[in-house]
Amino acid sequence: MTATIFALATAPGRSGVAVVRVSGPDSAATLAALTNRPLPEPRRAALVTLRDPTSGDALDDALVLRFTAPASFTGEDVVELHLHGGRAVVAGVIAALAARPGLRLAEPGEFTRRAFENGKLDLTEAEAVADLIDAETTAQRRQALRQMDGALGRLYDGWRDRLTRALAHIEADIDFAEDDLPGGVADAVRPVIERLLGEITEHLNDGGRGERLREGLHIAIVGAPNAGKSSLLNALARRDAAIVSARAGTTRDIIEVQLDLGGYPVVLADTAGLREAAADEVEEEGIRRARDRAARADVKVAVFDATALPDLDPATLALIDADSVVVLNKCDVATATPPNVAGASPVLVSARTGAGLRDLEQRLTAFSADRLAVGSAPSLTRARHRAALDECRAALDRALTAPLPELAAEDIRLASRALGRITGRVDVEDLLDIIFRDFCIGK
Ligand SMILES: Nc1nc2c(ncn2[C@@H]2O[C@H](COP(=O)(O)OP(=O)(O)OP(=O)(O)O)[C@@H](O)[C@H]2O)c(=O)[nH]1
Ligand SMILES: [K+]
Ligand SMILES: [Mg+2]
Repeated sequence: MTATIFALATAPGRSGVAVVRVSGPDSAATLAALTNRPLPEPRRAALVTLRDPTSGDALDDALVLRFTAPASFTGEDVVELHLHGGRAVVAGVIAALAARPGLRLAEPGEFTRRAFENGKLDLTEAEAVADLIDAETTAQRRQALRQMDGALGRLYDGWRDRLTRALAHIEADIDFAEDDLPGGVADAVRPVIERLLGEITEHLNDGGRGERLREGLHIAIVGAPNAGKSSLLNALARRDAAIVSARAGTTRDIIEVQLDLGGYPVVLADTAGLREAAADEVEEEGIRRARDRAARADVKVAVFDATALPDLDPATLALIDADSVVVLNKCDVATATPPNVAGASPVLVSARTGAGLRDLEQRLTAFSADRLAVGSAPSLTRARHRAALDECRAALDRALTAPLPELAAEDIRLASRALGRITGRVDVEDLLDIIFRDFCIGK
């Protein structure tokens, strides 16, 4: 029999309200035992005294709610205990629940996993629950809500339906053809597969925006020692994240801060100043990491010291490309400024006074919007989706050139399975542990 599970659904620690969720066949009986009175009506909040069923000790005056299967988040009988969020209250209720036979603490993501297993959510929707909980910016929240609403799952299910119909067509041909079958995929099915291939390819060629929106755009600050990179990071983060000093070669490790630029999540990295003659092997390693981060960043902020003009650090100049924003720092003390650097018009800033920071933030926000904004069509959000779509596309490519209709049919079946794995319609047992492991307990 299915175990009844329970967990604190809200963040641990002191809080105004803490919610403990119970799901499974013993939920209602457990509520009755804790309240020692008739069950409240489903979906109607009731204020009750909760007592430890064994000792009779009062645990809390709590607001309780119950849901009956299948009309609940998990699809099972569910009870929610809205407690006063004191540590002793929560600990007392958890202990009372743990003492009941048949009840156990939920594993990470187990509530959502049960919702999936009971058909309340497809896998993309379950993943979106995790994304919504992790969402830190407006754009992330929007994407997660849309996926949770089923937009991505519907797209893949729609594609799968088309493949099922194409398959039926081919199978009918195989069954009913007199003696000489035309070779390969039937003429009527070919355009269907070609159109679908086009749509999948377009969906995949989105520059990874859905995945990046989950993870954040990576921006690296690069430049010569003492150009003011760390000062700039601190100014953009509005806190003292990195050490600033007049000594060249201060920063060695990569220092990361998270920013919200116009609703887009950004991971901004400060790096060691680039120079030939590093003071020691530690700085040398720092410079290696700086170059590595610059190469992997989505966007580079190339910082030059405006007081050193007309000299422009050649190592920094060499890193500037189309994905770079050129910054001239220390404009509070600099006198001359060039109209452009490496073909780009620089943003003049002073990390010290804050002058020009708004301009720089606007440039970076524009980059973020360009790389992360998702259009009206839903975007894939995980490498898992991409891998399955690649597999689907390869199978459809094979189907188009298959020498026999039977082989084309088999490839279409494989393509359809690949799509079905994304939403969890087919053989995903092995995937579930991996997907739900990323959840926290209580979700
Ligand atoms: N006047 C002026 N000084 C600045 C400005 N930004 C940084 N500085 C000074 O420049 C020096 C170097 O600043 P950092 O932020 O440590 O420079 P960095 O590029 O991180 O240096 P490394 O980590 O050594 O590569 C410090 O003395 C800062 O106070 C600015 O906008 N105006
Ligand atoms: K420095
Ligand atoms: Mg620094």
